[in-house]
Amino acid sequence: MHDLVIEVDQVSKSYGSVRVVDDVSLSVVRGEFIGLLGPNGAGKTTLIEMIEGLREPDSGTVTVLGHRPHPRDLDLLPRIGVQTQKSAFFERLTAIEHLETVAGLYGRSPADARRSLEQVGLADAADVRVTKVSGGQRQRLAIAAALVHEPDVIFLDEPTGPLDPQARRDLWSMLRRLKDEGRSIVFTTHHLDEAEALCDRVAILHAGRIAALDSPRTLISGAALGSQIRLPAGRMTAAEAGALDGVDSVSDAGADLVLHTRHVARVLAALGPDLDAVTTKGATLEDVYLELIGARS
Ligand SMILES: Nc1ncnc2c1ncn2[C@@H]1O[C@H](COP(=O)(O)OP(=O)(O)OP(=O)(O)O)[C@@H](O)[C@H]1O
Repeated sequence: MHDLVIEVDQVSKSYGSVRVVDDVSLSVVRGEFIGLLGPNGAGKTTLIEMIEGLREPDSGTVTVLGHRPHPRDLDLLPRIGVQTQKSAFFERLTAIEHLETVAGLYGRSPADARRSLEQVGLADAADVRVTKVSGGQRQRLAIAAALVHEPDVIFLDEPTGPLDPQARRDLWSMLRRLKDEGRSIVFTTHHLDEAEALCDRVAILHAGRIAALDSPRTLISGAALGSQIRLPAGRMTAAEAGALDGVDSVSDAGADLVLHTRHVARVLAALGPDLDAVTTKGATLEDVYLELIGARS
């Protein structure tokens, strides 16, 4: 029996006459990592903020760890960690003092503050004033503040937006460790590679509704988008490539010809033994996303 941690049941929210979250239902079990994806304005932040208890749904119910998150539930707060897109800081403090203050609010010790600072790779910036840290460090500090009290459920709204590639990968490793500890994570992202690498399931939102909800692998295989085989443009003409066994279509990518196919092995066999500089690429979550959102726009 799975441990249900979050249950969103037929939740809707409008701003004025515009319904930005429209009849969304979603559940999250213990230890699950869920990604909320969707174009700008799809309703991801509004949805995650309703689950966090920062906004009240117009209709429908949200339950987190058996509690209603809105209005504020003091028993629930120590069990959830929240990083919002615009985080608040104690501006006059250093990074470690900021975290020690947040830790204190949760009845936690300075050792917890130090642990979460190290967890996000910010130990070197411990004594830097919050106003002086870089954009990426500020983001990591916001994430550290969400983790300082070791919450069971972690909400992160575009956590990797301002991070450089190495910091992004470091955060991925940290999030995987948190998941391995049995914590549940709900996050929003525009990085489809990140959602594919991290998430057990993703919800793709479009105009406030869930357009797809499943594991990245299931979404990719279900979409049957096929694969791409690239070969140097001088190797053959587009017409010749299009006539190969198994090729569905051909596109010109400048230095390469791109062969689209659902039968990679057949096309490779038809290309013969010389596969120098030939590369293949299966469909990704980004391909599924673009297909889905493109079809609905
Ligand atoms: N407080 C508010 N008052 C009025 N409209 C709002 C408010 N907050 C958000 N909106 C609007 O609601 C819609 C959904 O916004 P939301 O921030 O939830 O989307 P999102 O998917 O998180 O977008 P993004 O990827 O750009 O962060 C947008 O059209 C936005 O302009």
